[in-house]
Amino acid sequence: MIFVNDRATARAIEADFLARHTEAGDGDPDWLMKRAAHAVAEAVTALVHRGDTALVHRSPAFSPGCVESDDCLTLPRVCALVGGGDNGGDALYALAYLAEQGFSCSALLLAPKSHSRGRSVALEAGVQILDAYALVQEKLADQQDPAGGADGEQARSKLWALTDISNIATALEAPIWIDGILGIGASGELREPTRSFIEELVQLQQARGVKVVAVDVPSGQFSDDGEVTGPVVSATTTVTMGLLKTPLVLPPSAYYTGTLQCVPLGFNAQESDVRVVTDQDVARTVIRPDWADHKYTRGVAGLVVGSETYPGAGALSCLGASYSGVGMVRLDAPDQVLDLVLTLEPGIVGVGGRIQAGLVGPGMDDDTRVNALELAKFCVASHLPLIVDAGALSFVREMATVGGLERVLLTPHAGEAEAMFSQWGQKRPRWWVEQCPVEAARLLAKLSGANVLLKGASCILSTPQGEIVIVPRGSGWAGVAGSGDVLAGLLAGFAAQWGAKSERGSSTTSLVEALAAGALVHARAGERAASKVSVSGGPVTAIQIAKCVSSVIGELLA
Ligand SMILES: NC(=O)C1=CN([C@@H]2O[C@H](COP(=O)(O)OP(=O)(O)OC[C@H]3O[C@@H](n4cnc5c(N)ncnc54)[C@H](O)[C@@H]3O)[C@@H](O)[C@H]2O)[C@@H](O)CC1
Repeated sequence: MIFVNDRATARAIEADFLARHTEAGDGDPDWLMKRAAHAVAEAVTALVHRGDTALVHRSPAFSPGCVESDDCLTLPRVCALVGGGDNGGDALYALAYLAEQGFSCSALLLAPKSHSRGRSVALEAGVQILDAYALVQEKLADQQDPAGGADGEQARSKLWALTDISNIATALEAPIWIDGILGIGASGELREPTRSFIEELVQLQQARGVKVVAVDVPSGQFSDDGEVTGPVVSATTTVTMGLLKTPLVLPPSAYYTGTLQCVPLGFNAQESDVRVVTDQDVARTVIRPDWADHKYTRGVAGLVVGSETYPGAGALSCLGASYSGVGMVRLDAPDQVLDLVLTLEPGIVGVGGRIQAGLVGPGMDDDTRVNALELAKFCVASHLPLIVDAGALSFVREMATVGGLERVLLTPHAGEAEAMFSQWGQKRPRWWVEQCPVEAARLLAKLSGANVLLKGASCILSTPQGEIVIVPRGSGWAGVAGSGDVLAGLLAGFAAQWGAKSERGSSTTSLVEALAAGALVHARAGERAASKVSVSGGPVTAIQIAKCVSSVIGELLA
């Protein structure tokens, strides 16, 4: 697990680190900034090397011995958007490095002041510096003064248009931008003219498909809880400094991050209640069988899934559980479901017996509800881990009558979360859950007393105490019918392995960490299934995702 800090904490950690390492830069106050800037410049060159559209220019810098010819074009132009803080300083130094490599670079200064040493170094390296803020102010002064008051303010914001000024418009034609407008020093609502600048730049970027390397965090208006409340620049790559910040990993602001790279700068995040699950957590959870292991020591998952109405959901959950690494999957389901399951995976057992974790909900109908509730109550009363999905989310309060739900995981998507809130008399519409998923997951976990995995592009796991684990986003192609059934089965498999390890005292993870690891495997399996279709991904079905689970786990254990 990796700890993640809010922006103010991250800023304090950086400042403290710098204060304690004053000698490190041999008197250069910008030594750390220069390291950060190097990483940003490398991210830009990586975009070029990747051969992204419109960037496939070659130059002597990349083809040693190559001379100027028709085959050997110039490197793409890079434009940095430079704010008034150190984030803008990073961008200016990064441009200087790129200019030294042969890139033609422009810096648009978007605030009344900018990092003076970074600016001088960039200028010396041949970067074109455009004081966009001053140019826009000059343009404004030339215009007739608009009326005062709120209307006047609105009229002024239109006049702040950057692209009205021809040399700024030309600089913005660059196919790659570096976003250094705002870093972790930004707070509160965006002030003008920064807000207008960002709004215009976002529109331009989307219309032209500009690739953006964001410095530390994409610029815009979002909260530390991931809520997006204003315009935000959408990065292709975000190069973050030293440690992960919450808006980079918490959805929906995390969706503006693009590929996230964290540059080690010598300091780490401090312990916090937000963490990100990693590949190592998968390796710590899955039982790697040795000579003494057999099917019972590797965990047994008990499933009440599928019905005559929904046989497929049951089958997909069984496959998810079977491929998770457990020793055995027991299934209680109508004959029609059992027959289907056995044709897909004959190893599944249709007889009851000892289990280490349970799953109820996928494919449940009115006829299977009684058995599902019985298994759920058995798990709760016996303190066994239990996954509660789909239809079974409706009887959470009933389950709670037999015991505490601290070993229960509820797995709603936003629509199911809305329905669940009403069980506690709370009106929380789906749009709110989607807009504030972290708050929604925390609240639902607190109300229910169970752990909650709120499903979305990135899944958010909250404990009743409000601790959050983020499961990084997988492939969008994995959002298909049945994918959630596979996930539920996989989670039951991971819970059973955690249960088996705990019984023999060898578990090194908490149940929550084990469950988050299961969700990570599902995200990875979705990516793998999509990448088998084509290198850039393609349509997949739930069974294809399930079939990738084994190989994903195998590789993470290697
Ligand atoms: N402190 C350090 O040692 C290091 C800092 N680094 C960089 O420095 C950044 C932090 O620098 P700063 O603390 O200068 O902060 P920022 O660069 O994030 O921004 C501060 C600027 O934004 C403006 N601003 C703040 N809130 C605003 C709002 N709501 N609307 C409009 N403008 C607003 C301020 O007036 C100020 O000009 C990091 O994100 C990172 O990029 C890196 O160079 C690594 C080393």
